[in-house]
Amino acid sequence: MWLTFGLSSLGDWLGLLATSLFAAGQVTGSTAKGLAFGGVVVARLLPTIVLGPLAGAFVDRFDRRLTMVVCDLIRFVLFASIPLVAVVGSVPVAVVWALIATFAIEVVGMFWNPAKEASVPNLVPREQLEAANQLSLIATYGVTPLLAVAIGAGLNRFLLSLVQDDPTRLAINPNDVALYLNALTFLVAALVTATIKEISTGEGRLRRSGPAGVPEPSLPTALLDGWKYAGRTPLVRGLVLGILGAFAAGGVVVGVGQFFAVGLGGGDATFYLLFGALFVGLAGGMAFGPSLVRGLSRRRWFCASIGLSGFAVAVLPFSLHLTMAIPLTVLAGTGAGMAYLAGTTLLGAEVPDAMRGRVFAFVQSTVRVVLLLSIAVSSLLVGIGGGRKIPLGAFDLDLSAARLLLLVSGVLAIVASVFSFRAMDDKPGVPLFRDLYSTLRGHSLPVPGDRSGDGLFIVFEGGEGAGKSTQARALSDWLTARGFEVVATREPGATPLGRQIRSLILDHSDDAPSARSEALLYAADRAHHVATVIRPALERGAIVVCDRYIDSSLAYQGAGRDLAPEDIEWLSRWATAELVPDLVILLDVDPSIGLTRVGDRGAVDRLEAESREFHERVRRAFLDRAATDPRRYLVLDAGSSAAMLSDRIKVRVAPLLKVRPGVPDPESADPESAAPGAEGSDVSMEAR
Ligand SMILES: Nc1ncnc2c1ncn2[C@@H]1O[C@H](COP(=O)(O)OP(=O)(O)OP(=O)(O)O)[C@@H](O)[C@H]1O
Ligand SMILES: Cc1cn([C@H]2C[C@H](O)[C@@H](COP(=O)(O)O)O2)c(=O)[nH]c1=O
Repeated sequence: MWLTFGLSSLGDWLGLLATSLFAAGQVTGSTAKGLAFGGVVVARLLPTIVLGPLAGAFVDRFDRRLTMVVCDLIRFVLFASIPLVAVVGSVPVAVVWALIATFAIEVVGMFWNPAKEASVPNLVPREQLEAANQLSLIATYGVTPLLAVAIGAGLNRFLLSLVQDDPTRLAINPNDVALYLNALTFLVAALVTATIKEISTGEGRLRRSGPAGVPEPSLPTALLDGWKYAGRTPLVRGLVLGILGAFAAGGVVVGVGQFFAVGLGGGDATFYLLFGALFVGLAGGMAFGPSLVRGLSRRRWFCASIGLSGFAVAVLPFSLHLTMAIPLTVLAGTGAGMAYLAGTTLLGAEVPDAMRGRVFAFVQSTVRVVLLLSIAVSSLLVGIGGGRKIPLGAFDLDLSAARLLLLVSGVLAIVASVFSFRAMDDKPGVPLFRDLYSTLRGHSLPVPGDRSGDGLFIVFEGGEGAGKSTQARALSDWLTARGFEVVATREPGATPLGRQIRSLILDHSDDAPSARSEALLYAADRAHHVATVIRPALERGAIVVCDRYIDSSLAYQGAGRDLAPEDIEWLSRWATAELVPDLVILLDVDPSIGLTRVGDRGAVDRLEAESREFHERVRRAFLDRAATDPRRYLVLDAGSSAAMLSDRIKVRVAPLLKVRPGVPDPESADPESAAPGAEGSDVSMEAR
């Protein structure tokens, strides 16, 4: 599948190079060659502006697989027709046809691209979307352009070698061969795409067979809906703004690159070096960015990447020498590559399928327009602006319009990143730079609960029969004995409403809830529990000790039931209005031990009766979750004795307790509670 998409991308790049060279090759004189070459490039960009948005609305309404297959077939015919027309027609006809065909190819690409982008999220599980986008973007912007150049040059060399390097003896022009080869890539892509049935799925197609009597919106209405959606959704607004800012800055770098290279004392070779550095950074950002930032919120990563790119572009004009300009250019490319990957993944994951085609088309077309404009305007301004040199000892500082433009565009990209951040940040209250620093060291900072009052929220988590109730009771008794107000509670079923929900979920019944309704029922119980029991208690300053919370949903519904963990996390965050525990005590137990303990207790409920594999997945998910934030988790081996576990827990909880008037200091009051040698530890795995 990725090979097919890559093949179409290769066709795209090879096609642009081959057609531009073909058009330039048909005429003589540098002005005519330049016009023919430039004409092809303009012909490739023009349809985007006119047709891009319409194509998105089309893609959301029609079968995406069919759209992609038809597009590839049309491109096959068009590319093959370019050299064929040259064989039968005159030179002007061949050039005009090359322009018309190129225009038509771009129009077709306008439909293929959003169809592909909108299909990817339906083809891979959500958690693999980023990796899939990574592969696709590296193929599109890293491998295939280079491959296109290599194939073009290699073909030329190969054909010339057949005629002892005498071009006049060539029976066929190498560019013609490249075009035929290119046409073939589209034919193969069409045939393979036709076999990938999953591309057709998605709400866009399902909607057509949706509720009877609901009329389908017309194309203009669908288009308008797409724009309205982009305008009123903060995430999409932030993404579009950020992407445009980054591309505008990138356009300026390209537009002023040649003048900047001259300012650095170089020439064309310096320009190519800078250009190459930008692409090295781009590919590096896409390839290594995700493993660098790991757990960082993807929204924050996106904004920070644009900020990084803007910063590098803003500092670039202060380069005195190429050795300084190259690393900065790589950095600018790295930021842009990471931003593009994060932006594409966010759009794929968070924009509903029915809207995705339009949103992708909207982003792609505005990006192209902004890129084109920024290249054109900056190269014009830099030509008009000129510059002068200021002697600085060993170096001359070139104070030119090129440097000024770089500075301005870098600053603009930083401003765009700030606006994007404001529009889409999903961790309000958590300082960005601290979060970044913490993430680079291994774990991102948790979102603090919106808490008034100074209570303490402690949660026990773990598999069946791990001993959560036993330990929660022991801790509550210990705290109560020390004069604290303790609210001992549990999920599901701590409230009258919750008890009804608990029986709906856990009782054996012929009408057992489906995975999604089960997740919603747990979330409903939690929302009510937090609103009516936990939050009021915390506001009073009480200590809440809760048997199970959000992590149970992530482990049982996310890993056990195989629902997307991001969905469960979002649902839980929404249900609790972001209330995060101060401490999570995870009692880790082998499911066979826990389930035996539970079985000894009597009849098992619906979830306890799930398979051994289910409970193994649950256990792993709990441990994975704890590993992301070791400071907030205490992981204990629940195979140890209850008394030993209890001691460990007291040692961990004691430093969190606030000394109140009339309440004995918990750290000094109960010497028998503290296990020797374990005080104050931030340990992530104890009692093993
Ligand atoms: N550390 C321990 N070692 C051995 N048995 C234990 C230990 N802790 C608890 N038990 C026993 O295991 C059984 C289950 O304990 P408990 O109800 O506390 O577990 P739980 O994790 O709350 O179970 P559930 O998943 O059903 O909520 C009880 O019979 C309890 O006495
Ligand atoms: C909160 C929560 C719980 N579960 C599961 C886990 C257990 O099998 C039961 C609760 O039983 P317990 O004896 O009270 O521990 O429900 C879940 O699947 N998802 C959740 O969010």
